[in-house]
Amino acid sequence: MSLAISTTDLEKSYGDVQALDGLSLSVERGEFFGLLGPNGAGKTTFINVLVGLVRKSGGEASVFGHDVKDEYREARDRIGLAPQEFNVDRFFPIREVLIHKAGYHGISTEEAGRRADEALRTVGIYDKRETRFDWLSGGMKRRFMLARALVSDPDLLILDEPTAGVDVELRRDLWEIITDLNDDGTTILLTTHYIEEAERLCDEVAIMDSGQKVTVASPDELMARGNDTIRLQLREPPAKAPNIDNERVVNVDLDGDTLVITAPQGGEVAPDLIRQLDRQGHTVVDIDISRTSLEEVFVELTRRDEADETDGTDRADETESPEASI
Ligand SMILES: Nc1ncnc2c1ncn2[C@@H]1O[C@H](COP(=O)(O)OP(=O)(O)OP(=O)(O)O)[C@@H](O)[C@H]1O
Repeated sequence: MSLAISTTDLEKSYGDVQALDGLSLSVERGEFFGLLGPNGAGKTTFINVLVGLVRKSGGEASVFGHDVKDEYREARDRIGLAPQEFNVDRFFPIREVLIHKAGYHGISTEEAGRRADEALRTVGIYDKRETRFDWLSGGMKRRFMLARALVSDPDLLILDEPTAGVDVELRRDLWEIITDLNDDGTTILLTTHYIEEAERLCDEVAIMDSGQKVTVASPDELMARGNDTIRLQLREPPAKAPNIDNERVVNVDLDGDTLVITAPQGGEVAPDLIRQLDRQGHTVVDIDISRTSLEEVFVELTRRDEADETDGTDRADETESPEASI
Protein backbone atom coordinates (compact mmCIF):
# COMPACT_ATOMS: atom_id res chain seq x y z
CA MET A 1 0.00 0.00 0.00
CA SER A 2 1.42 3.41 -0.93
CA LEU A 3 2.43 5.91 1.70
CA ALA A 4 0.54 9.17 2.25
CA ILE A 5 3.75 11.10 1.62
CA SER A 6 7.00 9.77 0.28
CA THR A 7 10.02 11.86 -0.66
CA THR A 8 13.50 10.75 -1.63
CA ASP A 9 16.54 13.03 -1.81
CA LEU A 10 14.27 16.01 -2.35
CA GLU A 11 16.09 19.19 -3.38
CA LYS A 12 14.95 22.77 -3.80
CA SER A 13 17.23 25.71 -4.33
CA TYR A 14 16.28 29.35 -4.65
CA GLY A 15 19.38 30.76 -6.29
CA ASP A 16 22.15 30.26 -3.74
CA VAL A 17 19.77 29.20 -0.97
CA GLN A 18 19.44 25.42 -0.63
CA ALA A 19 15.98 25.30 1.01
CA LEU A 20 15.69 21.47 0.73
CA ASP A 21 18.91 19.54 0.74
CA GLY A 22 18.32 15.84 0.07
CA LEU A 23 15.21 15.38 2.21
CA SER A 24 13.83 11.82 2.42
CA LEU A 25 10.65 11.41 4.46
CA SER A 26 7.82 8.87 4.70
CA VAL A 27 4.44 9.50 6.25
CA GLU A 28 2.13 6.52 6.71
CA ARG A 29 -1.55 6.69 5.87
CA GLY A 30 -3.59 7.75 8.87
CA GLU A 31 -0.58 9.12 10.72
CA PHE A 32 -0.48 12.42 12.61
CA PHE A 33 2.94 13.65 11.53
CA GLY A 34 4.70 16.76 12.82
CA LEU A 35 7.36 18.75 11.05
CA LEU A 36 9.52 20.76 13.41
CA GLY A 37 12.46 22.97 12.67
CA PRO A 38 13.81 26.43 13.32
CA ASN A 39 12.81 29.36 11.09
CA GLY A 40 14.12 28.83 7.59
CA ALA A 41 14.56 25.06 8.02
CA GLY A 42 12.56 24.42 4.82
CA LYS A 43 9.19 23.28 6.22
CA THR A 44 7.03 25.56 4.08
CA THR A 45 9.13 24.81 1.01
CA PHE A 46 8.56 21.10 1.62
CA ILE A 47 4.80 21.66 1.81
CA ASN A 48 4.85 23.86 -1.28
CA VAL A 49 6.59 21.15 -3.27
CA LEU A 50 3.93 18.62 -2.20
CA VAL A 51 1.05 20.85 -3.30
CA GLY A 52 2.74 21.92 -6.53
CA LEU A 53 3.28 25.57 -5.60
CA VAL A 54 7.04 25.18 -5.85
CA ARG A 55 8.91 23.08 -8.38
CA LYS A 56 11.52 20.75 -6.89
CA SER A 57 15.09 21.03 -8.18
CA GLY A 58 15.77 17.32 -7.72
CA GLY A 59 14.70 14.07 -6.06
CA GLU A 60 11.27 12.44 -5.85
CA ALA A 61 8.04 13.38 -4.10
CA SER A 62 4.72 11.56 -4.19
CA VAL A 63 1.38 11.75 -2.39
CA PHE A 64 -0.60 8.51 -2.11
CA GLY A 65 1.65 7.09 -4.80
CA HIS A 66 1.10 9.98 -7.23
CA ASP A 67 4.15 11.92 -8.33
CA VAL A 68 3.53 15.56 -7.33
CA LYS A 69 4.72 16.84 -10.72
CA ASP A 70 3.83 14.16 -13.29
CA GLU A 71 0.49 13.34 -11.65
CA TYR A 72 -0.16 16.77 -10.21
CA ARG A 73 -3.97 16.61 -10.42
CA GLU A 74 -4.28 13.19 -8.75
CA ALA A 75 -1.88 14.19 -5.97
CA ARG A 76 -3.35 17.67 -5.43
CA ASP A 77 -6.96 16.48 -5.22
CA ARG A 78 -6.06 14.28 -2.25
CA ILE A 79 -4.60 17.21 -0.26
CA GLY A 80 -6.30 19.90 1.80
CA LEU A 81 -3.92 22.74 2.64
CA ALA A 82 -4.25 25.38 5.35
CA PRO A 83 -1.27 27.64 4.63
CA GLN A 84 0.38 30.11 7.00
CA GLU A 85 -0.71 33.13 5.00
CA PHE A 86 -4.32 34.19 4.53
CA ASN A 87 -4.37 33.89 0.73
CA VAL A 88 -8.14 34.20 0.50
CA ASP A 89 -10.47 36.01 -1.86
CA ARG A 90 -11.58 38.64 0.64
CA PHE A 91 -14.57 40.16 -1.11
CA PHE A 92 -16.95 37.19 -1.34
CA PRO A 93 -19.06 35.60 1.39
CA ILE A 94 -16.98 32.78 2.84
CA ARG A 95 -19.50 30.08 1.88
CA GLU A 96 -19.12 31.17 -1.73
CA VAL A 97 -15.32 31.02 -1.44
CA LEU A 98 -15.62 27.42 -0.26
CA ILE A 99 -17.97 26.46 -3.10
CA HIS A 100 -15.56 27.98 -5.58
CA LYS A 101 -12.66 26.07 -3.98
CA ALA A 102 -14.57 22.78 -4.18
CA GLY A 103 -15.34 23.49 -7.84
CA TYR A 104 -11.62 23.83 -8.47
CA HIS A 105 -11.30 20.23 -7.28
CA GLY A 106 -13.98 19.12 -9.76
CA ILE A 107 -16.86 18.87 -7.28
CA SER A 108 -20.37 19.71 -8.61
CA THR A 109 -21.99 22.94 -7.39
CA GLU A 110 -24.73 21.12 -5.48
CA GLU A 111 -22.28 18.83 -3.71
CA ALA A 112 -19.95 21.82 -3.14
CA GLY A 113 -22.74 23.66 -1.27
CA ARG A 114 -23.28 20.66 0.98
CA ARG A 115 -19.57 20.31 1.67
CA ALA A 116 -19.15 24.04 2.31
CA ASP A 117 -21.88 23.90 4.97
CA GLU A 118 -20.36 20.80 6.52
CA ALA A 119 -16.86 22.31 6.63
CA LEU A 120 -18.18 25.54 8.17
CA ARG A 121 -20.05 23.54 10.81
CA THR A 122 -16.97 21.43 11.57
CA VAL A 123 -14.89 24.50 12.35
CA GLY A 124 -17.75 26.27 14.15
CA ILE A 125 -18.40 29.32 11.91
CA TYR A 126 -21.52 28.20 10.02
CA ASP A 127 -23.44 31.24 11.29
CA LYS A 128 -20.85 33.48 9.58
CA ARG A 129 -21.34 31.83 6.18
CA GLU A 130 -22.60 35.01 4.46
CA THR A 131 -19.83 37.19 5.89
CA ARG A 132 -16.84 38.12 3.76
CA PHE A 133 -13.40 36.99 4.89
CA ASP A 134 -12.20 40.52 5.68
CA TRP A 135 -14.89 40.94 8.29
CA LEU A 136 -14.07 37.83 10.29
CA SER A 137 -12.09 38.12 13.53
CA GLY A 138 -8.51 36.80 13.54
CA GLY A 139 -9.60 33.57 15.22
CA MET A 140 -12.46 33.04 12.76
CA LYS A 141 -10.03 33.57 9.90
CA ARG A 142 -7.91 30.69 11.25
CA ARG A 143 -11.05 28.53 11.51
CA PHE A 144 -11.96 29.46 7.96
CA MET A 145 -8.52 28.44 6.65
CA LEU A 146 -9.16 25.00 8.10
CA ALA A 147 -12.67 24.87 6.56
CA ARG A 148 -11.23 25.73 3.17
CA ALA A 149 -8.71 22.90 3.49
CA LEU A 150 -11.54 20.51 4.39
CA VAL A 151 -14.01 21.37 1.64
CA SER A 152 -12.48 18.92 -0.85
CA ASP A 153 -12.77 16.14 1.75
CA PRO A 154 -8.99 15.48 1.65
CA ASP A 155 -7.21 12.28 2.62
CA LEU A 156 -4.16 14.33 3.59
CA LEU A 157 -4.59 17.53 5.55
CA ILE A 158 -1.55 19.81 5.59
CA LEU A 159 -1.53 22.47 8.27
CA ASP A 160 1.27 25.03 8.19
CA GLU A 161 1.38 26.59 11.66
CA PRO A 162 -2.41 26.50 12.04
CA THR A 163 -2.39 27.91 15.55
CA ALA A 164 0.19 30.68 15.12
CA GLY A 165 -0.89 33.70 17.11
CA VAL A 166 -4.27 32.32 18.27
CA ASP A 167 -5.46 32.37 21.87
CA VAL A 168 -5.30 29.32 24.10
CA GLU A 169 -9.01 28.52 23.81
CA LEU A 170 -9.05 28.54 20.03
CA ARG A 171 -5.82 26.54 19.94
CA ARG A 172 -7.47 23.83 22.02
CA ASP A 173 -10.57 23.94 19.84
CA LEU A 174 -8.48 23.52 16.70
CA TRP A 175 -6.57 20.66 18.33
CA GLU A 176 -9.84 18.89 19.02
CA ILE A 177 -11.11 19.37 15.48
CA ILE A 178 -7.95 18.04 13.85
CA THR A 179 -7.64 15.16 16.31
CA ASP A 180 -11.21 14.11 15.42
CA LEU A 181 -10.36 14.29 11.71
CA ASN A 182 -7.28 12.14 12.30
CA ASP A 183 -9.34 9.66 14.34
CA ASP A 184 -11.64 9.39 11.32
CA GLY A 185 -8.70 8.41 9.12
CA THR A 186 -7.37 11.68 7.68
CA THR A 187 -3.57 11.77 7.51
CA ILE A 188 -2.24 14.99 9.02
CA LEU A 189 1.00 16.82 8.31
CA LEU A 190 1.45 19.66 10.77
CA THR A 191 4.21 22.23 11.09
CA THR A 192 4.39 24.10 14.34
CA HIS A 193 6.66 26.14 16.56
CA TYR A 194 4.64 25.20 19.64
CA ILE A 195 6.36 22.28 21.25
CA GLU A 196 3.33 21.38 23.37
CA GLU A 197 1.29 21.03 20.20
CA ALA A 198 3.70 18.52 18.67
CA GLU A 199 3.97 16.60 21.92
CA ARG A 200 0.21 16.31 22.38
CA LEU A 201 -0.89 15.64 18.84
CA CYS A 202 1.76 13.89 16.81
CA ASP A 203 2.41 10.16 16.49
CA GLU A 204 5.75 10.97 14.94
CA VAL A 205 7.77 14.10 14.36
CA ALA A 206 10.53 14.89 11.92
CA ILE A 207 13.02 17.48 13.04
CA MET A 208 14.47 19.40 10.10
CA ASP A 209 17.29 21.87 9.89
CA SER A 210 18.87 23.59 6.89
CA GLY A 211 16.72 21.61 4.46
CA GLN A 212 17.79 18.26 5.89
CA LYS A 213 16.22 15.67 8.15
CA VAL A 214 17.86 15.62 11.58
CA THR A 215 15.76 12.81 12.98
CA VAL A 216 12.32 11.15 12.87
CA ALA A 217 10.83 9.66 16.03
CA SER A 218 7.80 9.73 18.30
CA PRO A 219 7.76 12.56 20.85
CA ASP A 220 8.30 9.98 23.62
CA GLU A 221 11.30 8.45 21.86
CA LEU A 222 12.80 11.89 21.40
CA MET A 223 12.33 12.77 25.04
CA ALA A 224 13.97 9.50 26.04
CA ARG A 225 17.11 10.73 24.27
CA GLY A 226 17.43 13.71 26.61
CA ASN A 227 18.70 13.69 30.18
CA ASP A 228 16.35 13.76 33.15
CA THR A 229 17.28 15.31 36.47
CA ILE A 230 16.87 13.10 39.56
CA ARG A 231 16.94 14.86 42.94
CA LEU A 232 17.47 12.57 45.93
CA GLN A 233 17.21 14.23 49.30
CA LEU A 234 19.26 12.45 52.01
CA ARG A 235 18.44 12.42 55.72
CA GLU A 236 22.02 13.46 56.65
CA PRO A 237 23.95 15.79 54.31
CA PRO A 238 27.13 13.88 53.35
CA ALA A 239 30.54 15.57 53.39
CA LYS A 240 31.08 14.76 49.73
CA ALA A 241 29.02 13.28 46.90
CA PRO A 242 28.68 9.49 47.39
CA ASN A 243 30.11 7.19 44.72
CA ILE A 244 27.53 6.17 42.14
CA ASP A 245 28.31 3.31 39.79
CA ASN A 246 25.73 3.27 36.99
CA GLU A 247 26.75 3.51 33.36
CA ARG A 248 23.69 5.60 32.45
CA VAL A 249 24.51 8.36 34.93
CA VAL A 250 25.91 11.42 33.17
CA ASN A 251 26.59 13.67 36.15
CA VAL A 252 26.39 13.70 39.97
CA ASP A 253 26.33 16.88 42.08
CA LEU A 254 25.78 17.43 45.77
CA ASP A 255 23.63 20.41 46.73
CA GLY A 256 23.45 20.52 50.57
CA ASP A 257 21.48 17.41 51.56
CA THR A 258 20.34 16.74 47.97
CA LEU A 259 22.09 14.64 45.39
CA VAL A 260 21.38 15.96 41.88
CA ILE A 261 21.91 13.28 39.24
CA THR A 262 21.53 13.60 35.48
CA ALA A 263 20.69 10.52 33.45
CA PRO A 264 18.47 9.52 30.55
CA GLN A 265 15.22 7.79 31.57
CA GLY A 266 15.49 8.85 35.19
CA GLY A 267 12.54 6.73 36.29
CA GLU A 268 14.40 3.56 35.33
CA VAL A 269 17.71 4.63 36.86
CA ALA A 270 16.39 5.93 40.19
CA PRO A 271 15.72 2.56 41.97
CA ASP A 272 19.34 1.45 41.43
CA LEU A 273 20.62 4.80 42.75
CA ILE A 274 18.52 4.43 45.90
CA ARG A 275 19.81 0.87 46.45
CA GLN A 276 23.42 1.98 46.03
CA LEU A 277 22.97 4.87 48.46
CA ASP A 278 21.25 2.58 50.95
CA ARG A 279 24.21 0.14 50.82
CA GLN A 280 26.53 3.07 51.56
CA GLY A 281 24.46 3.95 54.65
CA HIS A 282 22.53 6.93 53.25
CA THR A 283 18.77 7.22 53.69
CA VAL A 284 16.81 8.82 50.86
CA VAL A 285 13.90 10.82 52.34
CA ASP A 286 12.56 12.44 49.16
CA ILE A 287 12.84 11.90 45.43
CA ASP A 288 11.97 14.15 42.52
CA ILE A 289 12.49 13.37 38.84
CA SER A 290 12.10 16.10 36.25
CA ARG A 291 11.85 14.75 32.76
CA THR A 292 13.69 16.33 29.93
CA SER A 293 11.34 18.26 27.67
CA LEU A 294 10.89 17.81 23.96
CA GLU A 295 11.90 21.44 23.73
CA GLU A 296 15.31 20.72 25.31
CA VAL A 297 15.89 17.80 22.95
CA PHE A 298 14.85 19.94 19.98
CA VAL A 299 17.21 22.75 20.97
CA GLU A 300 20.04 20.24 21.42
CA LEU A 301 19.41 18.63 18.01
CA THR A 302 19.22 21.90 16.12
CA ARG A 303 21.88 23.81 18.04
CA ARG A 304 23.98 25.92 15.73
CA ASP A 305 26.83 28.34 16.11
CA GLU A 306 25.50 31.86 15.94
CA ALA A 307 27.56 32.44 12.81
CA ASP A 308 25.61 29.65 11.10
CA GLU A 309 22.19 31.18 11.76
CA THR A 310 20.08 31.07 8.62
CA ASP A 311 17.72 33.84 7.65
CA GLY A 312 13.97 33.77 8.07
CA THR A 313 14.15 35.13 11.61
CA ASP A 314 12.00 38.07 10.57
CA ARG A 315 8.99 35.79 10.55
CA ALA A 316 9.66 34.51 14.05
CA ASP A 317 7.82 37.27 15.87
CA GLU A 318 4.28 36.29 14.92
CA THR A 319 4.72 32.75 16.10
CA GLU A 320 6.66 33.30 19.30
CA SER A 321 4.81 32.74 22.49
CA PRO A 322 6.14 33.31 25.99
CA GLU A 323 5.41 29.66 26.75
CA ALA A 324 6.99 26.68 25.10
CA SER A 325 7.62 27.84 21.58
CA ILE A 326 10.48 26.94 19.30
N1 LIG B 1 10.46 32.25 -2.73
C1 LIG B 1 11.66 32.22 -2.15
N2 LIG B 1 12.72 32.80 -2.71
C2 LIG B 1 13.95 32.75 -2.15
N3 LIG B 1 14.23 32.12 -1.00
C3 LIG B 1 13.19 31.52 -0.38
C4 LIG B 1 11.86 31.52 -0.92
N4 LIG B 1 11.06 30.81 -0.07
C5 LIG B 1 11.84 30.40 0.94
N5 LIG B 1 13.13 30.80 0.75
C6 LIG B 1 14.28 30.50 1.63
O1 LIG B 1 14.34 29.08 1.78
C7 LIG B 1 14.69 28.73 3.10
C8 LIG B 1 13.60 27.84 3.71
O2 LIG B 1 12.44 28.64 3.93
P1 LIG B 1 11.04 28.03 4.42
O3 LIG B 1 10.03 29.14 4.38
O4 LIG B 1 10.76 26.81 3.65
O5 LIG B 1 11.41 27.64 5.92
P2 LIG B 1 10.44 27.29 7.14
O6 LIG B 1 11.06 26.15 7.84
O7 LIG B 1 9.04 27.15 6.66
O8 LIG B 1 10.58 28.59 8.03
P3 LIG B 1 9.51 29.26 9.07
O9 LIG B 1 9.50 28.40 10.29
O10 LIG B 1 10.15 30.60 9.32
O11 LIG B 1 8.18 29.35 8.38
C9 LIG B 1 14.90 30.05 3.85
O12 LIG B 1 16.28 30.34 3.80
C10 LIG B 1 14.10 31.04 3.03
O13 LIG B 1 14.61 32.33 3.15
